[in-house]
Amino acid sequence: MTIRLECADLTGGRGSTTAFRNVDLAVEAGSVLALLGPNGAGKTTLLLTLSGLLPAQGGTVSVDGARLRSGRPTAANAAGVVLVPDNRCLFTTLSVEENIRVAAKRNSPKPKELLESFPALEKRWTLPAGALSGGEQQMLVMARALIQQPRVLLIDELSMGLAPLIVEGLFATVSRIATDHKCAVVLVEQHVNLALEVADAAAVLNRGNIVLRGPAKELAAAPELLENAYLGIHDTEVDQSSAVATS
Ligand SMILES: Nc1ncnc2c1ncn2[C@@H]1O[C@H](COP(=O)(O)OP(=O)(O)OP(=O)(O)O)[C@@H](O)[C@H]1O
Repeated sequence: MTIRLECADLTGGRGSTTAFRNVDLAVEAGSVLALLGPNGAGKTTLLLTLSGLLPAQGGTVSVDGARLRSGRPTAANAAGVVLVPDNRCLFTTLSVEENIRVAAKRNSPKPKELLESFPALEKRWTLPAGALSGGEQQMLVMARALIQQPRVLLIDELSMGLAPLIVEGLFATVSRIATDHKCAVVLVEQHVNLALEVADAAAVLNRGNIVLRGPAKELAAAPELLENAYLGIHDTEVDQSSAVATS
């Protein structure tokens, strides 16, 4: 399996403020890395930096071995990096189809083809996005990402404000997308247990530092380690080799 997304010694923040430092991550094609951590840990800032929307303060980001230029979101997107932001950013007065269509690229599939992954959107196809339920809106957000044929999918708190049952369904779709499209997925999530169920590996960010990482199954079986990582009690590495998220 190939390492699809890699960052090395990555440091970033806003302006001269640093939000995360010296982050090394590697995510294989077809695998999901859960990026966990308390509020304000730097998770969103890290995703924005990986997607080029914020310039890095140091270190590198590579997709399939090719280094991305820091702070260039268009170039990152052309290299296959797609960000699913936590605030959905839908055009609420445009229809479901139109919201998907505006994100299409030259070689994208037809919008209707996405119904295979998101069948629940079929009944809503011509409705304005603003009329959808929260869960349906998140499906639409994922469909809009998928039409861009991502190689790297950066997902920020897909579950925000949704019932756990809905989140489970969405995460199952995320897992299928990773496998079927050979995507490297980074999933920022507050629902720790649900995220560990869908992920292959996980890393916990606390105050800008990766304080714990390992295979998702091993972390799910070690709640005390996770708790300590969230509380910032000590730095831990379940398994050094698992800095790589493998499917
Ligand atoms: N627009 C902004 N301008 C300046 N600083 C910001 C901005 N947004 C976030 N920060 C700061 O950057 C740091 C990291 O925040 P970030 O949003 O990346 O954390 P997070 O782990 O995603 O938290 P949450 O789970 O609450 O979204 C925090 O100290 C936060 O206050």
